[in-house]
Amino acid sequence: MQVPDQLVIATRESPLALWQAEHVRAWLIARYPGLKVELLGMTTQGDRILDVTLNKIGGKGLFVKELEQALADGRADLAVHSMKDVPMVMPDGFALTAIGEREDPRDALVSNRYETLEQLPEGAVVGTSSLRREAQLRARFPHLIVKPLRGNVGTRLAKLDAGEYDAILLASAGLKRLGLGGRIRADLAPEDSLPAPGQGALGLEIRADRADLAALLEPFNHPATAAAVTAERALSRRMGGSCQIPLAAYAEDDDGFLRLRGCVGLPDGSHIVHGEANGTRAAAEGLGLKVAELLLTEGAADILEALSAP
Ligand SMILES: NCc1[nH]cc(CCC(=O)O)c1CC(=O)O
Repeated sequence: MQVPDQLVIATRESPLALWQAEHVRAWLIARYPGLKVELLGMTTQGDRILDVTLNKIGGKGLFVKELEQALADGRADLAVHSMKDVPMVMPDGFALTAIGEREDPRDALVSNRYETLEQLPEGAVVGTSSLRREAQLRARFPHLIVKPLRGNVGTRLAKLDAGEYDAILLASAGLKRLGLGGRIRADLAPEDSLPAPGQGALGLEIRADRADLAALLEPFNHPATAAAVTAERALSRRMGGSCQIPLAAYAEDDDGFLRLRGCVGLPDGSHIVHGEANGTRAAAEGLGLKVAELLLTEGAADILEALSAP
């Protein structure tokens, strides 16, 4: 294998994105001594537009398009993404070449007053702009009030600390990577808040014609995580795969065997459908489609129709 002298990683400039890019840089340097790795920081449309909830402005693609442009131009060799933010269908000419070992996939409760979801009293204000978190929270705890919350992790914590919310929901992985794990009051069980497809996993994207890089990055791939994320993303893709749908998908790998759980709901929590199935790692894609079909026949089709009505 031909190891180049230098690689450039395209990354967003939020503290979490920079941590993730640095993490991959450190991995590359340890794996290929002598290799130089530079970061190319970029501001994406998703970072610029902060006053509207994501699902209203076009969703996940907003965070990756500029990075893909840098790959297309040859300004960068690879992009590092939170798999949660990567669209379910990759644009032509690009490939997800490796998916790294998953950090904690759960959602977390962060609060300065309450230790658990159960402790939150009637009328307590919970911050999240994720339709997935909102639907599940309102289905389980209809007495709580959900208020939108956007911005990077630090901004969200600052809004909590300013007293705008009684509690907020965030991904554990992001908090832990930033050294903010101490802010977590409770890790939410999958039964309370099933995670998003790909949550907690990092993906490396390259141009599809860079076979040289694919070989170099292959050892970053973590087969158990890659299979789980493949199943989760197949489920999501079958459902139309955008963050305008309150959808969760979470696969656990037990020694090569996957258990995939999924759910789809209405944002107000009035209707929510759960489904699950097991399968082998090798059949991860089919497992995702199978659970999607289960959900659709159990009521998700009606939910999708209600969501797409004008
Ligand atoms: N939507 C933003 C985003 N994308 C990935 C993470 C967390 C890290 C991860 O899931 O890998 C977060 C923050 C959050 O949801 O709290």
